[in-house]
Amino acid sequence: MQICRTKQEIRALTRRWRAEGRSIGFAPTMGYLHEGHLALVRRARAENDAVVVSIFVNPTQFGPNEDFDSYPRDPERDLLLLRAEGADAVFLPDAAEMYAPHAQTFVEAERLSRILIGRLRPGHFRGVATVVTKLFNIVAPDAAYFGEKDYQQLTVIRRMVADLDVPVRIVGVPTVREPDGLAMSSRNVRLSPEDRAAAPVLCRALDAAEARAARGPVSVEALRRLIRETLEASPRGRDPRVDVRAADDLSPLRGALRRPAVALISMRFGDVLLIDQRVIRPADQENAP
Ligand SMILES: Nc1ncnc2c1ncn2[C@@H]1O[C@H](COP(=O)(O)OP(=O)(O)OP(=O)(O)O)[C@@H](O)[C@H]1O
Ligand SMILES: CC(C)(CO)[C@@H](O)C(=O)[O-]
Ligand code: BAL
Repeated sequence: MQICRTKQEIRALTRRWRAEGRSIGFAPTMGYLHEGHLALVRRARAENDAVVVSIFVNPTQFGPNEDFDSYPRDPERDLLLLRAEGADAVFLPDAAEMYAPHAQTFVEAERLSRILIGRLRPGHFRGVATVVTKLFNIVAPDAAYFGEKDYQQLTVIRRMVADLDVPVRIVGVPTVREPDGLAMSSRNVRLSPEDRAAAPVLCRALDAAEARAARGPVSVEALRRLIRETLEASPRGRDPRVDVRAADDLSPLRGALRRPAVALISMRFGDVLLIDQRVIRPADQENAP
């Protein structure tokens, strides 16, 4: 496994692979890897001749009062895990390598980046779209793998790639969960034992909404209410946010659930913001092909 710390090194490597006719799968991450990240790497491994993973805690997607400094990091362990998964190269730049000192060009999916998590974290999706564009330009992969857990991020990246004709196939990978249902996240290690015990309420609220929709006709408002009530019953989480939107483009939905929707939720436990998501189909589409 090659470890590249400069753009020049990783560019030279992927250029050589392309010249040899090898397809390249790419999984961008912020490190502190868990089974969710490894699911991206395995999918990339299964679908491509060569696999590149990046590890970069991107400062520009964190707000001034967010957890950039306390974001968990363990690059040595990450490299061991990636070697075991058969990754071919890891791109591990530092911030000075990634960003020119006076950068003033940004990528932003305007409407999508201002709703939901974008309202809680102003500037976040501009930081994500910009760094992902840079990473795509540096690595030039055929396909890139992103977790459905960060559903709004995945939607922003699909939009950006379509709008700017970026020649990369975007693949969404289902959320990997702990045995009690909590979506795996690097930030879970920062939960207190009490908050960790309470956090699966996010998944339970989504299970309840999915089960309700499977039983028969239901309105989007009723689903939203059911999720909110489940979250509000939690003794520990704060500031629950719930939305149910069109699964393909996150446009608002009202009235009867007639098309696939996605429930997007977030809640704070201590100073940790947890998110989760579930695609919910109307009952008559449950068994559709
Ligand atoms: N549980 C998961 N299942 C599948 N993919 C995941 C999971 N968690 C993260 N990913 C994906 O891994 C990629 C890198 O995410 P990142 O490094 O931010 O990890 P994270 O665990 O989501 O961290 P955070 O605590 O910031 O949410 C993203 O595409 C993300 O959606
Ligand atoms: C896509 C990403 C690596 C960009 O920094 C990050 O937002 C993440 O880890 O999901
Ligand atoms: N997993 C999304 C990256 C972030 O929370 O900043």
